[in-house]
Amino acid sequence: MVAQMLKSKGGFIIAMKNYDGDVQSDIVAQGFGSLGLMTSILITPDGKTFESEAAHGTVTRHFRKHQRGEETSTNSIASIFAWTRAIIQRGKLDNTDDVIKFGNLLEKATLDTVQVGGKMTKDLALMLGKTNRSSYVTTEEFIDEVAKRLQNMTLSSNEDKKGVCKL
Ligand SMILES: NC(=O)C1=CN([C@@H]2O[C@H](COP(=O)(O)OP(=O)(O)OC[C@H]3O[C@@H](n4cnc5c(N)ncnc54)[C@H](OP(=O)(O)O)[C@@H]3O)[C@@H](O)[C@H]2O)C=CC1
Ligand SMILES: O=C(O)CCC(=O)C(=O)O
Repeated sequence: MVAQMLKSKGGFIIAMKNYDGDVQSDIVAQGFGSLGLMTSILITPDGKTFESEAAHGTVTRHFRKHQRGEETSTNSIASIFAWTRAIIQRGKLDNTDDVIKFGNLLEKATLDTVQVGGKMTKDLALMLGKTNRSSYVTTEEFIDEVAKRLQNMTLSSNEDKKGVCKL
């Protein structure tokens, strides 16, 4: 079943028991690039109770490197999306459009950092066959790049709003 999931382009849902879902989703995430790309969401049928988290663990091996003062390659995309999905859900529950827009903007800033800016952590660079040190950024550098992009997007969206007000 995992092999089929890895070969396919998705578009289906599989119900699994806890252990199977845990192990198989990790394999699929790694098969598509990195555990650092997978966010997990739990939602009750009434949509009111919601939990989102990065599906990977505490990445202890990287934390030990950080403690030794070495640079780390932890990809924060899954954690960022855990936050954005929670922020967007909060916005939906409260009917606060600006909160939803902020969540969407941060997701776009994160994806654009990789897809447009070509900035990525080592896990993704290796997947592209790039091994040179210059082809990837550290955990902190990646977050800085996302923050910069988000700030630029927020500024230009505020400019747009000003334009609308002037009209
Ligand atoms: N959802 C949960 O609550 C989970 C909790 N855990 C807990 O986390 C702790 C550590 O577990 P462990 O087995 O090391 O599993 P982890 O998922 O924390 O890490 C396993 C390996 O996967 C790669 N990896 C995971 N996340 C990322 C990321 N964001 N960016 C880049 N690479 C990543 C790293 O590989 P490499 O070292 O090759 O770079 C890492 O060493 C344990 O206490 C475990 O019980 C584990 C899994 C899920
Ligand atoms: O502790 C583990 O190894 C797995 C835990 C896990 O994946 C989870 O809590 O979702």
